[in-house]
Amino acid sequence: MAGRLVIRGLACGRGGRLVVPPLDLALSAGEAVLVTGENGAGKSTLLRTLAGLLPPLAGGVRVEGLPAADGEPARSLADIAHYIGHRNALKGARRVGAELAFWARFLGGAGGLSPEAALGALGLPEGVARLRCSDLSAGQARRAALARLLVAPRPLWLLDEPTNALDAATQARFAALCRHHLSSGGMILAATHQPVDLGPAARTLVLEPQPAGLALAESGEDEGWEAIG
Ligand SMILES: Nc1ncnc2c1ncn2[C@@H]1O[C@H](COP(=O)(O)OP(=O)(O)OP(=O)(O)O)[C@@H](O)[C@H]1O
Repeated sequence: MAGRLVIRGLACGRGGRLVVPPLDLALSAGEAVLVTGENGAGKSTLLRTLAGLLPPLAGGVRVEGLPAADGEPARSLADIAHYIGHRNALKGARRVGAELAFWARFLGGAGGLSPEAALGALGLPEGVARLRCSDLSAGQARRAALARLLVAPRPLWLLDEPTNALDAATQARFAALCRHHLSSGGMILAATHQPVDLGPAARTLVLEPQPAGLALAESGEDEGWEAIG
């Protein structure tokens, strides 16, 4: 994988209020950014905006030199990103293996691991694939959600508190998977309160909470930037 993600003047809001003031950030193949900041600083808001779940207040993102799952040049983050939010997005009534197979089909692309292999990479024994998602422990469910990253290869991982509920050994295992993703040319933007060792290619972005009622100054320089989503 090669390519670049360029975020320019991206401002994010919640409930009509500015939460993340205009932000410039470039991420090249093999690089990671750890987004930190106190509770309420806007980490989830930034990731949800990048994932296309919230409309940006201003600015945008350009994807350069990356193919979408169908091999065509990617035009938006939706073509190249995985998003793992606070919630695991696992259908309770479905078996874990079937759920991961669904995500592999839904996200498309070739070259992903089988559900069993992906679960194994997160340290879950083979039998877990046959359990219903609703029967998993909190840490098992988080691992199953993270296994999505491996069944459908995508260059950009947007991760919101990915190691929540994981035991120490699994946190280290997941950090190693992240470093492998980066060394294969992937990119990671991860919000976290816990230290995650993503290696030397990781930078830190600290978000500061914004005062309530802050307005966004107009820049009028958004031409040529792709809409997010
Ligand atoms: N649905 C919502 N409607 C209105 N405001 C919201 C909503 N969700 C979050 N906010 C506000 O947006 C701001 C940023 O919240 P966000 O969840 O992005 O912070 P965070 O940095 O991820 O916090 P944490 O570390 O607690 O997960 C907070 O002030 C919060 O109150």
